[in-house]
Amino acid sequence: MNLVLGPYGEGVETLLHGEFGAYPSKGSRYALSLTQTALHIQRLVPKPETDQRTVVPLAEVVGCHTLRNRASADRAAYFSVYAYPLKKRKVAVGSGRGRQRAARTFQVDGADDYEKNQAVAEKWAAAIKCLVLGIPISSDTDIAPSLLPRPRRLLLLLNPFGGRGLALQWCQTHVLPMITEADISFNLIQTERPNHARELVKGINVAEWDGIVAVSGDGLLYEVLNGLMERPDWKQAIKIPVGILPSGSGNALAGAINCNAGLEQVLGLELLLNCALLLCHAAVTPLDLVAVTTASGARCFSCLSVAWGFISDVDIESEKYRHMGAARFTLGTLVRLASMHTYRGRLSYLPAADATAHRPISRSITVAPNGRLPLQRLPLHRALSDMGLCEERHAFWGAEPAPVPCPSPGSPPPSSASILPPPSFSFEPGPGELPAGGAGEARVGGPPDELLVPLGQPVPGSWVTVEDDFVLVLAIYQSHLGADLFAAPFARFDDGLIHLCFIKAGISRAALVRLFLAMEKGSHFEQECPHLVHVPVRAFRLEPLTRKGILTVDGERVEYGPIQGQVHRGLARLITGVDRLKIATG
Ligand SMILES: Nc1ncnc2c1ncn2[C@@H]1O[C@H](COP(=O)(O)OP(=O)(O)OP(=O)(O)O)[C@@H](O)[C@H]1O
Repeated sequence: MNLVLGPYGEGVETLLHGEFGAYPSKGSRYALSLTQTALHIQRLVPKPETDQRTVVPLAEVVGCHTLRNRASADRAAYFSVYAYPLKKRKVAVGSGRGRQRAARTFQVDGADDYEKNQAVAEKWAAAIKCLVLGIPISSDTDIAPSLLPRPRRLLLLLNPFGGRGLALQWCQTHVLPMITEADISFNLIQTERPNHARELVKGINVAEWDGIVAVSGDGLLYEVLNGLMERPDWKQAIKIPVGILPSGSGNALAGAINCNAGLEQVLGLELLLNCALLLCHAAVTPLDLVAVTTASGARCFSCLSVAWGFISDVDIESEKYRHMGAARFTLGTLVRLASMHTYRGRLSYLPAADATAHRPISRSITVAPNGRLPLQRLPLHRALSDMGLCEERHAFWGAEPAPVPCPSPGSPPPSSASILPPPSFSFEPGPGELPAGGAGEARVGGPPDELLVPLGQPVPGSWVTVEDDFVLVLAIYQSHLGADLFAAPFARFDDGLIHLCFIKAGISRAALVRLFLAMEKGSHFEQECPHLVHVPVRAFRLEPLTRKGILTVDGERVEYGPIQGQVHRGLARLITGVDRLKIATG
């Protein structure tokens, strides 16, 4: 058994070991060892003065392609490993971290003929891809490309107006090249109007796709989930893995996915790159959905939260600061604090008997500014799996003029990638409430809510009812309320719980500010604030007794009035990218 030194000096079993040249070569040679979690690269020639070893964690790798030099005299085969490590922190303030592409190309030249070298390159590429995708292999496995599933096909739905309107630009420059290196085929469709995503997913053949990914804020994913639940075949349809590539202003679910992977809390492009990396790793986790019913009887499925009071007020009122991105919530919070309201209401809930009680406690809609796209459409109507190879061509051309690699026979087939044309669209946000059900519509199917009785009837006797004046009520089921609002640190994707949090009237402005500041780190419960209450529940009902107010479901405004919900454990499936691989936090 071959061993390499692990992070603590311990021996770690190697799955593959080999000595290869590099491209561009410059006469260098390397010893490569592949373990379950990392690629260890040791330079052999020229011999370094000190032991020079590079460890590439597989958690940062998205894919590996084999290449062939067109020059017939070259009997070597090549494989390229594509990684996205975190950049080192720069000294300059605000310089950011983020991930940076780092591709290494190795030259397999141990045999006299190309076929033998190519077989070795294929074996390495297959092993690396298996590990990235979580396909179990060991040193006893006969590693071959046949172990790999066919390339994934993802439907990417992009809201060009989400957040600061950068989704398309970021997707073209960062996401598409990365997922192409991960052998993902995709169709990218830009949404043209609210509810477009919902209509699209109602009409697709789910068997043709391995996942639906919203390149947007949380609002578009909400539409995807509800569109799936509105299908007659919702039971099968809702099992299609869904994912998010955050380009909105709240990005709560992306914040939760990032946190679940053990990554540092980040915003903007850094969060997008983390989520794109996790998407390439494919692992899927069950996701709880909460069936929410409003006064008119409309029913929808929510994956984030129901909010009333301070949080929904800030969310909806800060729409006018949308151009600021995530900072809109900070400004909205300050404005709301200046005129803090309390709301009288009756809150009833079914406590989750078996859930560990936690200490007491406590997202958005897209506006197209003028209907114009921030970007012109780029010429991307081609097979995008060419992209990685083009970059390699650069590497070859740039350094040495002669060889031009082309995909070797075992490289993935070209992606059936396309981008549908951007719409010409103008959207004027209406100030009023959404129609009955707002974020949801009565057509939605799904499992029965066996814990709920109709809104017109009293709640069952086993429920607890609190009537009080509230600053806010928040029924949250994910850890994050926004990418940097770690509101419910104890929440898990599939814990089967609604974390009911509320803040009662009487809290001072200063205490409320302290709570929100602490929420960035998720330490607000540690403040032991007596006005803050948290109860894990299976179902809840909120009956506002104050005549006017704002209610949101997953950050989208719904009709104001009595509202109730119950959790359906693990009903959907979320691409979280974390299975057995642990993402390095750098
Ligand atoms: N082309 C479009 N023009 C206008 N609105 C759209 C378009 N496509 C989708 N929408 C609507 O915009 C809403 C919000 O979009 P999204 O969630 O992507 O962005 P966001 O609100 O900035 O982000 P977050 O929800 O994370 O705060 C969606 O619910 C959808 O109904």
